[in-house]
Amino acid sequence: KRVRKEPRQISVTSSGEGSEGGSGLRKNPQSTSMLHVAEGTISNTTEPVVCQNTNSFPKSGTTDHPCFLTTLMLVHLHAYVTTTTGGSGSRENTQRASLAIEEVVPNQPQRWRRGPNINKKASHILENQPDARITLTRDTYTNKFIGDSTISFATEIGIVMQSFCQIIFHTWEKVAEENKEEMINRLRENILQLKEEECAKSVLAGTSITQEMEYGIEKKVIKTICPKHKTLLSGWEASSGPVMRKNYINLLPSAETSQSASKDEEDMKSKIVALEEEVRINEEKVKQIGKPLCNVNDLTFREELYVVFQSGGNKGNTDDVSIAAFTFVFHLPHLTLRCSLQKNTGKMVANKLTGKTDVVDNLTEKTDAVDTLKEKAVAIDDNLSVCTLDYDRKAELIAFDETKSGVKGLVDAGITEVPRIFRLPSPENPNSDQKSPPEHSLPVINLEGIKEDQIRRKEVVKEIKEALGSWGFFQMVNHGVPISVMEEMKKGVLGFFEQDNEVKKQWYTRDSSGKTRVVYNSNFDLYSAPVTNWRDTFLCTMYPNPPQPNELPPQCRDILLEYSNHVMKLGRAVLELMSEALGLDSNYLLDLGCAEGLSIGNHYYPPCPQSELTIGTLEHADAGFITILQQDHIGGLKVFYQNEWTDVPTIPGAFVVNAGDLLQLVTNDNFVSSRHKVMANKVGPRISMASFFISYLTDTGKVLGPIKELLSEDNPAKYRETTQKEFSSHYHQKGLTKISALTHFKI
Ligand SMILES: O=C(O)CCC(=O)C(=O)O
Ligand SMILES: [Fe+2]
Repeated sequence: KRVRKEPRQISVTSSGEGSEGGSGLRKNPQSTSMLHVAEGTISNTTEPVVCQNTNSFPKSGTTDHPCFLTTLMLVHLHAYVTTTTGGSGSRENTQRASLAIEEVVPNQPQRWRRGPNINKKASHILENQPDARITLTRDTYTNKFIGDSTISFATEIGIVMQSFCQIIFHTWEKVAEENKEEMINRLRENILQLKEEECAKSVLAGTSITQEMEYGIEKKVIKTICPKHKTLLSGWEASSGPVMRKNYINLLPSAETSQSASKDEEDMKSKIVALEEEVRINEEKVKQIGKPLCNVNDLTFREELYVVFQSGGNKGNTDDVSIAAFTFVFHLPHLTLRCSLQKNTGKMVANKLTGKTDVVDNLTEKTDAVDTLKEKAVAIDDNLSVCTLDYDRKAELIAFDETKSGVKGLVDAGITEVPRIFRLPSPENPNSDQKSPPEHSLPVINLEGIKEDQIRRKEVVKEIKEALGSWGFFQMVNHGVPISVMEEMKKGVLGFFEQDNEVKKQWYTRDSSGKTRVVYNSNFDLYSAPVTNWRDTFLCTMYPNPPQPNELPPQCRDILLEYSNHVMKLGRAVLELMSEALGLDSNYLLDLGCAEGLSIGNHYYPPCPQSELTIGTLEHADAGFITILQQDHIGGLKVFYQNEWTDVPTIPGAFVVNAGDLLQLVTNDNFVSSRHKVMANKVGPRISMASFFISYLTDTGKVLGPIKELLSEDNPAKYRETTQKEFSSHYHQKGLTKISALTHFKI
């Protein structure tokens, strides 16, 4: 079972030939490439992971060489995010990411991976194949090493690394002195080693080496690292940008001092001065932009939004001096999603500086795209949680289904442990999100007097408008349905579930095509859901074609018919109030067909011996127009509001009302269908009756789309047209997940 592990603390240990202790670095005996400087064994004592940088490192390259720094970072298990000036930024470079993963499969050609799956793939490979290597390589298309910037390169690596170890992001200034020194020494040693090897070759070839030749070789070696530069110092400049440049005092200038001062060097020095000035100016600009660009030290890597900013970029192109990028990183239980929004912001930054455009706003406008991607990723992730299990989930689901006795059957049989099909994937246990009591409480609306008293009616309409526009939920009291009817209904539902199991089994079915009026089973989405809910349900379709009494279970036959009449009446009244809340004719939503269909889902949540391990109902939004829910006194229903799970308190005699996806669609988001879930509970059973206003079997023949009267030029339609039937079949196929069925209909 591949469940995301908590980041491991990894220590770097020295190993292998040539190891000199302490450094954790190992020289590759087969190759003389300096790049093996970064090779090291990373282990947490039990699960060794080899990170090896092979000679696919640049032999020639561009001036962008954060790879050196990054390589060393890997060794030290730090990723450095820096704000840089200069360096990459050219258009071609921004096209491709530069990180690839080499998958080493014995007796097979090497396979290379790049692209969005990289993080998932990386963690998978690293977790499952101790010999796997992460290889940093040039992109074959652009032949460039760098993706879009030094920052994203470092971030990219950081993210991959983060899948299996803890990463500390900080800036060069905060690197421990001893590490700095080691990194610098290591670079120098490697350059010198390569130089010696080159010299040795010449000697072997019978050439005697003059000092001048030696300098030449040294320069050449450095050039293999940084083709445009000739000294160790300039090598560092090229490889690590101004952050290193600022620290050049730390560099031991052995290569440099071994050269005679040349014009080149003078030029270089003046360039450095000019660049430093540029850095200073850019830093000023960054300050002026005013937004905290992000404090890298505060990043925690869980659902973290990075705002990185690269000033500088294409030198000589004054319009194109900056790149702003938002990188969203979402760590889901099985995969990591990274979405970047990037922009060449040369002009925008300039405008921002003169107060005309807000770079940040400009980019955040696009975050919808990220939301959509995230939803997709969550869906994939949910599936992964099923397909990466180490047990035969399908077989266990079938076995459970074949008992036809539901969750109640398990509890009746005396189980003391929750079977694994019901277990939530760790660590995302929704039961563990017990927070401090939320400051919000769900509105309770009193419907008394709304027919007679117009002032009261207006007040109620306003309350409904507010509640559905924000919570998507409210409770209502004095709604006119007699308490006795509600109590009878509860008894009838309990009567159904608690009847003789052999008789009840006869109602058990997975055929929801309308063949039977009552669909009783456990988890309508049993075979597609990532986690089985701790509940059983029987769903009765009451409208548009009311059932014959003999189609209904005897325990609740009469009361179901009576109850559904009351609920239909109440639903119609509520839909009238909602129409008014939208500024429309009272009949508007009724005319649209919102009350044509009604199905009642009667749920039974048995007491659960390990309630913290499972869930009563996974988070979801309802499909229909509205849901009118009656719950008993046990509680456990929660609604997601303002980023918090808030309890829906039990109020005797009250109904909970919530907007479903179809209402959100026709109101073009004026009313929202909020996600909700039900916790499993040690006590119980809990009974609830959810009356869904939707016609999911019979097509009403009405095309539904955002209501024209609610649209304007500034507020265009957000959803495409559909029908109740199309929508519900999409919903049904998707099953209960946190992904909204609405995504599919978004324009
Ligand atoms: O049982 C509950 O309280 C809620 C059930 C629910 O959300 C549903 O059936 O859609
Ligand atoms: Fe629901």
